Amino acid sequence: MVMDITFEKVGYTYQKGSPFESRALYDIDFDIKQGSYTALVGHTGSGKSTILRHLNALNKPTEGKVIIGDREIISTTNNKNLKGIRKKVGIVFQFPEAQLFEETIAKDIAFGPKNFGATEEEGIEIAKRMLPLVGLDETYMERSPFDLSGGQMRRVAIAGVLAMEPEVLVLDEPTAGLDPKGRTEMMEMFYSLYKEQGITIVLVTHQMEDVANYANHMIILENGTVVKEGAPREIFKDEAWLESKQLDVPATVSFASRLEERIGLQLGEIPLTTEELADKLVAELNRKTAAGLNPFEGGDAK
Ligand SMILES: Nc1ncnc2c1ncn2[C@@H]1O[C@H](COP(=O)(O)OP(=O)(O)OP(=O)(O)O)[C@@H](O)[C@H]1O
Repeated sequence: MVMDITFEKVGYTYQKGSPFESRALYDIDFDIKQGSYTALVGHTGSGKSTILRHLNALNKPTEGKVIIGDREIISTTNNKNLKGIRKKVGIVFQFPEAQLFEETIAKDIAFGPKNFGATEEEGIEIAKRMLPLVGLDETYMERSPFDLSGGQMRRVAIAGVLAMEPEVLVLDEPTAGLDPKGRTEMMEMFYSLYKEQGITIVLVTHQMEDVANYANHMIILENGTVVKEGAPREIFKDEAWLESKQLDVPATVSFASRLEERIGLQLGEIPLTTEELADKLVAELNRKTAAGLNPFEGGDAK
């Protein structure tokens, strides 16, 4: 079964029907394809967390429908029988390390599978398999999660979500509060889960650099609506639009366009990563030099 997630005209109102009702989502349409790496971006209050809770039916749309694999969720869908969805779509909420509670790391990781009927031995096997996926080894099994650094605790919590063997992994600002090295390591870890395990990733983030480096699909929200959806390379082309929405432009993109502006370098498709930028820059400088042109002068001047 294909595990795409589709939103069709989804609206959501908190505390609907009460005097405190507040509308969070309007008419949302989008598609998250199996095997994609989607970034969900928008300013605070734009509706990212509300959408995220629809991705595994923790919230049901008050209007429209959410299709998760072969299941359709509408406002009246019964809460029973949603367990299968929760298993297939794993959500790592913000600061997931706060949810650790068992006395050993192995027990914490095996908690979910045991709830779903795994035996003690199966739980141990699962924990052993999950640790390397999050960059830890077997020596952690019997240790207390509370003796670890914040970043390591977060890895254990993520291993607990992975232990359910989700097909889709939803990450709500997973690098918040980590130092720069920890952030990069964690982002690389998710990227290898996507590349090597084939897990679909949905990343909620404020970091455009992470979108440029890792995502291949992007959804931008504003005041509860989708204002743009598509490939990051296409969306980042329009710097003026991003600036008008007070969204950051990734450093590689703005550096490439400054080079084009100042010395007329033609870098073609916008570069998303520093490697891509370096490759394009070297190729263009070589081209101009080989043609006997001054690489530091505008256009194709000699
Ligand atoms: N439990 C709630 N009850 C009522 N309104 C809520 C509730 N949770 C969120 N909202 C409202 O819904 C809208 C969307 O909030 P949401 O948390 O989805 O935004 P967000 O993009 O995730 O923001 P952030 O980046 O700050 O996490 C906001 O106007 C918010 O005030």
